[in-house]
This record gives sequence, structure tokens and C-alpha cells, in this order.
Amino acid sequence: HKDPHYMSGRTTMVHLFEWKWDDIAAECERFLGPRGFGGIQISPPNENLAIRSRNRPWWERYQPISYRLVTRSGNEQQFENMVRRCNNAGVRIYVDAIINHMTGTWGENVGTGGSTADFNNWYYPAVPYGRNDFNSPQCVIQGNDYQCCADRVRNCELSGLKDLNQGSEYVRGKITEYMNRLIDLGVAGFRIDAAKHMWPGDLSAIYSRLNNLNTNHGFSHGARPYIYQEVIDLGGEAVSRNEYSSLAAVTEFKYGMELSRCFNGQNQLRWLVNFGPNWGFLASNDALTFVDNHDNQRGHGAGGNILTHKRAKQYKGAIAFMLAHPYGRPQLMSSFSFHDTEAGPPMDSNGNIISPAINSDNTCGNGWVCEHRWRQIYQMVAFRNVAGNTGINDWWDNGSNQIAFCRGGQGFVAFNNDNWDLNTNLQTCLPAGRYCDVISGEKRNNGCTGKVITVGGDGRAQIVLGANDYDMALAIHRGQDS
Ligand SMILES: O=C(/C=C/c1ccc(O)c(O)c1)N[C@@H](Cc1ccc(O)cc1)C(=O)NCCCOc1c(-c2ccc(O)c(O)c2)oc2cc(O)cc(O)c2c1=O
Ligand SMILES: [Ca+2]
Repeated sequence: HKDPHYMSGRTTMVHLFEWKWDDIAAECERFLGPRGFGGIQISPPNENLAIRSRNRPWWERYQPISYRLVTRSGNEQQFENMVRRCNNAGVRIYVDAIINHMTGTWGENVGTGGSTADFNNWYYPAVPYGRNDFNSPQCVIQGNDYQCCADRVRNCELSGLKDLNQGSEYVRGKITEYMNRLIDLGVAGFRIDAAKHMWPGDLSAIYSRLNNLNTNHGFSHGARPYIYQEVIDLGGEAVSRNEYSSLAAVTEFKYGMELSRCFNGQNQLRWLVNFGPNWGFLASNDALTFVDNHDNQRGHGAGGNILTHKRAKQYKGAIAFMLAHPYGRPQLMSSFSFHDTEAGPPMDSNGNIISPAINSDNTCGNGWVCEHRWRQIYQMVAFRNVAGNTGINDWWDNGSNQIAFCRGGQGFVAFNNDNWDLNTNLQTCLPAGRYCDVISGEKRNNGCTGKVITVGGDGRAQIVLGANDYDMALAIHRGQDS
């Protein structure tokens, strides 16, 4: 469950948070496929409670009401269409699976697809789940439970949400039925939301009952679903991510926290020379890495002062480093704009999600940020693909915030977070030639729209990164020589 099954030569996933299925299908064909993206994490496709009293907050999608494939993102037919079109474009689909709980008691009993639920009697007829499918005695997780009591973290309610008993054969059956239907529709795997709130033994039983991936969608025989478990664990809690990393991959929240600290100036970039398990991170093959995610980009999530699109220069620097560095399997966040941390996606007066507009310069409009369409970001997805499974070599730093390294003989990156210019002759590990810097521009016809770096026969080049340049990174790689 640790292999994403990306099409060959692809390495990176993007979380198209709150996108509609039809828009995702189009994005696969017009952008993500051609640009070499490996996969997409989609918002939960199962029916959720419509919380109109809070003006449809983003977290309503994390309050299941049934396992019917009906949400504001689309219906089952649109879901199937998206999966087929994206797989055909070489882009895999990963489903955000909310299997720890159902909804709470918000007094609104209509889902987005028309199902109803009776929270007071703990009844979800469209599944169906009844009272004895939930943990009892009923209890709510308290703050200090995270430190003291692993059993309460699993058996009590998270934020008052009805806590399913995954130890029950019936509940396991309903969960695996839901996930196997998605596998048969062609998805490549799952994000397991709130995994630390479920027993590893129960999760293991559920994973073992999942079908192999659907060979009609280009997966090899016997391919197991890619599973990455959301375990928010920055250390010091009763529940450890190590209980889960033997079952499947785990979200490495320390990664985004530490990288944000380095690129927002709290730590010097030179310390990144041994970034990876030496920093207490999971093994590379076990780690789903990211800078920000849908929860912590809103400030109150795990990791404290996380870099987001709102601090563009530092964020692009951190993302470029994540994509240039071989550790882990990276996921990019693709957001909608928000001022209110509760706000849901852009919607019309009827509560329907508004599609992103694609501007003439290929950026997004209509309230969508589309970080994945920023040149400095999508160009580094291509860099990561070219770097393949090479390691890091020829590391250089200036003892503070100027660093550079090679990926085998495939690519070279440099970063400058000091407030003075980087202007140094460095080893790029590349064959002699004129290379386009993929951060400040791109190769067009036979020229470069941005910086041009001339590499000599010894592989060395004069690398210039001004402290006041628009971006703090520079990257060149094979195939981008002009
Ligand atoms: O802020 C939120 C939602 C956050 C959230 C949602 C999805 C995630 O995947 C996630 O990581 C966080 N929700 C708001 C509003 C809210 C929602 C439901 C509710 O019954 C009460 C309030 C909030 O203030 N939540 C309390 C603090 C955040 O506590 C939540 C966590 C959470 C936070 C920190 C942890 O270390 C941890 O292990 C779990 O995970 C969720 C997962 C869900 O599937 C649904 C949830 O409602 C939540 C969730 O409330
Ligand atoms: Ca639970």
C-alpha cells in the first residue's frame, strides 16, 4: 500500500481541494496530463451534511451522511467520467476517505444528495448505520486525551462527530463495500482521514479486504491501492505514527513544519544538507510529504506557522525545494482564496460551487488560486520527473541561507534566502550547454524566456540569484538546454 502506481516518469500529486469532477476531468486533459503530474487527491466523494447554518464551511465535506457518490462536486456518473478521463491522460485519482465517523449534531438533517439522517437516534438510513454501529459508551475526545489516553483518541468522538466502531464486522463490511466500489471505478488509492482516531488493527483488517486495482484502468495485475494515512503526530502524543507506518504510508506533518521554518527565515537553509530521516522523519518510502494542506493552511491546523500561497515568494521557494529533493512522495496543495478560515469554495446564490476560470496566462480566476498552475511550481514537477531516482550530490552552501545541489547528472538547483546576492561559480553536474532557468522562465522555440545558464565542459557555471530577484530559486535540468 506504499506504491502510488503513478504512470512511468511521474512523481507528484496535487490536492484539487473542492474541485468539481467535470472540472478535474478537463484539468487532467488540458494541463495535468501534458505537464507530467502523477495524480490528484479529490475531496470526499461521499454525501456529506449540508451545513447551511455556517454558510457551507469547507469542513462540512468531512461530515459523512452516507456513502452515496453525490456531493457538490458531482454525482456518480460525473465521478466515473473523471476517473476514466484522468487515467487516460496518465493522471491517477486518490480519494479522501472519511471512515472514522459520520456527522455530528448540527441539527441539519439534509445531505447534499437528499439523504437524511437522524443524529439523535444515530440513524443513517442511506448506509444504513444504526446506534450499535457506533462506539459506546458515548464520549468526546478531550484536549489532554491526545497526551494521556490512546484508547479515548480512538473510541471517543472527534469534535463531537459520531464515532464508528470499525471493530464491528458489519461496519467493516460497509466501509470496504464503499472503498471497493471506488476501486472498481478505477481510483488508484485513498487518503485515510483521521487515521489516528482508528485502531491500526481495524484499519489493517479493512485494507486487507480491499480489491486489487482495476486492470481496465491501466493498473498491473495484483496492484494494491496506494494508501496514505492522515496521522497528525508532531511527537509527544499517546498515539504514534509508527503504529501506522507498517500498514501503509503516513502523512509526514513534521516535513511541512520544518520546511516552513527554513524558508520563512526561522532556520538557516544550510541545515537542510541532511533533510530527511535524520530530522526524525519517517522513512522516505513511508512518507507523504507536503508544505501545507487543506487544514493547516488555515492557521489552526498542525504545525504552527505553515507557509501558504499567501506568502508567495517563500512558499514557492519551499515548494521548489520539496520537489527538487528526493525524500518522500510530495503532494501539492491547490486552494481557493479565503479570508474566513471556515469559508467553503466559491459558490453561486444557490450554493453550487463555481468552476475555476482559466485566464489567458493560464492562471486561475473566480476565486481559485491554482498553485499548481504557477510556473515556478509546475516547472519543478517536470524537474522532479527528470531527476527520477537519483540522489543528492555536490551539495554547496555559504554557511547561512545560500544552498545548491545536483540530482545525479540530471538537474541542478540553487536557493538564496540571504539578503545579499548569490553570485558564485558552482558545479552543476550537467553536460556543457546553455540551459534555461525553469523558475524565472521556460524554454520557448530555441530560446529561454528567463535566465540562461551557460555550463562549461567541467560542468561548472556562474550562478546568480539576487536577493531581490522575483524568486529565490534557480533550477536547470536535462532537456531544457537551449
Ligand atoms: O477544523 C475543523 C475540521 C478540521 C479537519 C477536517 C478534516 C481533516 O482531515 C483535518 O485534518 C482537520 N472543524 C472545525 C469546526 C467543527 C467541525 C465539526 C465539529 O463537530 C466541531 C467543530 C473545528 O473547530 N474543529 C475542532 C478542531 C479541529 O479538529 C478536527 C480534527 C483534528 C484536528 C487536530 C488533530 O490533531 C486531529 O487528530 C484531528 O480532524 C477532523 C477530521 C474530520 O474528518 C472532520 C473534523 O471536523 C475534524 C476536526 O474538527
Ligand atoms: Ca474513532
